[in-house]
Amino acid sequence: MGQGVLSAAAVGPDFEPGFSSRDGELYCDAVPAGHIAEAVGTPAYVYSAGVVRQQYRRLDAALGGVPHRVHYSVKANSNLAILRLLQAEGAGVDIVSGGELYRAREAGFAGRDIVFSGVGKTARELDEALAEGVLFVNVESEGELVVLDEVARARGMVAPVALRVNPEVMVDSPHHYIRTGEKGHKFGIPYDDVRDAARLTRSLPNVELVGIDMHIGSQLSSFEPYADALERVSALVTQLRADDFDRIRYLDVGGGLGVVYRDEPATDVERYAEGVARAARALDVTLVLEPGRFLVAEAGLLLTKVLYRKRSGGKEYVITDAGMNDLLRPSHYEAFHEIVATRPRGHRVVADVVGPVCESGDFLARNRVVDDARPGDVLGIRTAGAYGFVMASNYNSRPRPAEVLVDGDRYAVVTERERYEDLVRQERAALDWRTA
Ligand SMILES: Cc1ncc(COP(=O)(O)O)c(C=O)c1O
Ligand SMILES: N[C@@H](CCCC[NH3+])C(=O)O
Repeated sequence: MGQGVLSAAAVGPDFEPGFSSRDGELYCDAVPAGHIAEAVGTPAYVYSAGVVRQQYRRLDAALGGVPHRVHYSVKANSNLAILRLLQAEGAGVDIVSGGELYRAREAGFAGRDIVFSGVGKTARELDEALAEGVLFVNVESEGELVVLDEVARARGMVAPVALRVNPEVMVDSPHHYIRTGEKGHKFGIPYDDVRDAARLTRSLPNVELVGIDMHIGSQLSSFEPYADALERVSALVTQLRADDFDRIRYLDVGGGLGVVYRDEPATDVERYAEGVARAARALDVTLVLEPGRFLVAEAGLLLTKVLYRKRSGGKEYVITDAGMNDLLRPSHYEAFHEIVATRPRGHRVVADVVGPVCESGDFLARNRVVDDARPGDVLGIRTAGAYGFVMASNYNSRPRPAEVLVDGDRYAVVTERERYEDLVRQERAALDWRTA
């Protein structure tokens, strides 16, 4: 790691990767979380490299019996250090924008290790992806097929395409914002229209149908929605082959594997792997996965300092220096994130844990039994490795937090905390007035 590595008190080699409590103190791997808060400041995201590796290896091993590729979904946590770590493990990536393509390239991913998803890709983004030589583009509409064909023609190449199917099944994600495979959703091509879209590829000389794709939702806690979707998508592949689409060789089943935030059942990785592998084997295709949350959520913790305590209307408030701009999930999805003290006081209270942002919807937890933390105490918001920092904003002109990677008994700042100057860097004081 070299540059940027700060030294921490090592506590010996016998630790498990991840977050654990020892001697009244919260650790990430072998590094006390409180030490990181003091050295780096708060709010700060902390990631355990070991947990990311463990999750990746577990999933990859479970799929051992079938030709497969695990393409990490960059949107979940796009930090270059996380991307490099997964690249070193042998992962590919699933990207949804030119910006994510840029990150993937910076992290060292080759074009063939990239699949390009997303419902609204621009011609420029498609061109950048083709220039990079991506494995395939997950196309979500006939309009996109036409644009991709034009872009590929201008480049003198044939674009490899997977059609993203909306299998139109019932999805059990905890919030409707993160379901994507039900009838009427904006994502994918409606099930009954996929054969027409496939036929269209025939009349477009610069695209070739090489795969079928689905992504039905996020934070799924059972295999049933996958099973329903796989059945429908498999029937479609069989039908398309009967229609003479004989170059279909990839089945991309998207992401969606859930993690435990509170009391959800943990993903049964073996059951999932067996189910998707069976579908791939029956179709004689290479299986492609796009897990995001599963690989990184549990590896992350958001450290935040308690600023104040107060009571209002009989309610107890713990006011922290992290808010909805740092971690949006609680206010956006009413998502539950466990909150632990890095050095618990032992006594607990029922409180709302809220941030400094000028919105009543700025909360990290409501009516929660939490440590009776006092100003200056440091709390950790658990399971914050996915859709945490990536959804952070500068609302209220708040600089975005630092990110720290822990690996065993050492840690490194992988993203510097933003500074006030960063907030106005793109803004112009001297205005360059133009007229139409
Ligand atoms: C196309 C696509 N693939 C993969 C993912 C990753 O999902 P998850 O983080 O639930 O694994 C998403 C996000 O839901 C997505 O939109
Ligand atoms: N941002 C969502 C997941 C969205 C998945 C993107 N397709 C979350 O935090 O749960």
